[in-house]
Amino acid sequence: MPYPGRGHINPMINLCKLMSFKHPDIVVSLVVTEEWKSFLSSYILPSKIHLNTIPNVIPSELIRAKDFPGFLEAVATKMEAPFEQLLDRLDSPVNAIIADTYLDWVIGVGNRRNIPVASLWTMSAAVFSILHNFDLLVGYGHFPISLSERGEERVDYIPGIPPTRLLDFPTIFNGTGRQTLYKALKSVSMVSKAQYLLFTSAYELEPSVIDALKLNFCFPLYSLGPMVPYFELDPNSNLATSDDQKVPEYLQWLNSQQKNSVLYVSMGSFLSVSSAQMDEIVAGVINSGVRFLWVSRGEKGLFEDGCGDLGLVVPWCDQLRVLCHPSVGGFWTHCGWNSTLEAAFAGVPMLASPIIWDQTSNSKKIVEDWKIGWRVKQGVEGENLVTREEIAKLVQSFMDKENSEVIEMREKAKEVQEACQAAISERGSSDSNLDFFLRDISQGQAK
Ligand SMILES: O=c1ccn([C@@H]2O[C@H](COP(=O)(O)OP(=O)(O)O[C@H]3O[C@H](CO)[C@@H](O)[C@H](O)[C@H]3O)[C@@H](O)[C@H]2O)c(=O)[nH]1
Repeated sequence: MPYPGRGHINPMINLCKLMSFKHPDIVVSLVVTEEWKSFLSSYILPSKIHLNTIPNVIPSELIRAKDFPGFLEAVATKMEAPFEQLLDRLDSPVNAIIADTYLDWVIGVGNRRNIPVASLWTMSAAVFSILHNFDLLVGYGHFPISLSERGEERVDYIPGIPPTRLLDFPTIFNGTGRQTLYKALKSVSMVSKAQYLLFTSAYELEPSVIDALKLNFCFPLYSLGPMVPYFELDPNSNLATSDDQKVPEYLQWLNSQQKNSVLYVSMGSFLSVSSAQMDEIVAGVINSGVRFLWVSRGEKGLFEDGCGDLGLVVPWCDQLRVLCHPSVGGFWTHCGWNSTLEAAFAGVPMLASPIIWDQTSNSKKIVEDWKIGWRVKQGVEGENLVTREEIAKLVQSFMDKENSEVIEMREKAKEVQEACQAAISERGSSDSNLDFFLRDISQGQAK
């Protein structure tokens, strides 16, 4: 049962597919709303993954951004009854439920029915830990605070997390973000009543925070990532599930570009930056003279003057395939956790331009901890616009293959890529954790 949002459904589908590939006998029922079923119509799922639906009891995905608190309220209160009715209708008994951590009511359903629940956290383990240790922030006087006065102060007492500026904490700790904070804290605190905690991260990417968290729970924590669709990259692999033989135009375009020369730009699937800032970004990237592939969801008027001869603008692309293409040398990203994992897997350095929520913390991890990216903006989000001139200069240096800082960053990105490969390789940490998890749930082992 994924949370109804692209950044949550994608990793849940990847997990379902991996489970199915590992154990073809396991039947997986993936539960989405009718509306999400229609969005997923082009996905090809292995035959043992059944797409089950509940009615559209929540506001449409197409308008949810207009009233986000209302959307969250509906997700918290309207989905449980139809989910239970669906459980009653399923043909075979359920061994375990895997549910997004934000759908915390599923834990109550599982406990009432004596079905173990695995809570799937689709953000970084660090962000989980920050929420889990919220009381420490309050105790040390770091909540509530004014970011403009104290944003540069570093928090160094959250177990396993390197010293972090308050500016780099998830945005829900401040301003209007606080509307969401208490819901998130409740969901994270409910995890202690589940039977497993699953991460889409990999142990190698966040070892100290995962080790520290393990001491807080009396049940298994399994990191299974990077939970990105790497198993679909090789069209000849028996794990590939796409039957689309046609090479999309953007991949053909990438084929004709030089190695590491293209900047891939994508700002996520949901919330976007202000239109004034977007205008600066577009002009800055075009003026930089660097070749680019840009995913734009038709933001109004953005490319009405065209994008010059250097770039290609598409409404959607197969992101992991793009990031793994040898011509792509950089990724301008909003730092959604899936995009971050995909770039880490592909070994592509990032220009970090976080917008909201966990993206600020992910940006810190990319730039300071992994050292595989640069920040587009240093200060408080929303303060001043980054100008087109600043952006053009930044993009030029970031894509400059001769620049020694860039050379070093590319080497680091390769190391991170190797760590991801190690995690998913046979008997690697994530591969073994998935085996342990499947063994546990097939033996009905709850704790
Ligand atoms: O053209 C595109 C653009 C995006 N994607 C995919 O869409 C997903 C986007 O996920 P993510 O990068 O995590 O961004 P959001 O959709 O914005 O993710 C939401 O969910 C994430 C996981 O909880 C959070 O980290 C983010 O802050 C939150 O905005 C990724 O798998 C991308 O590969 C494509 O396949 N093609």
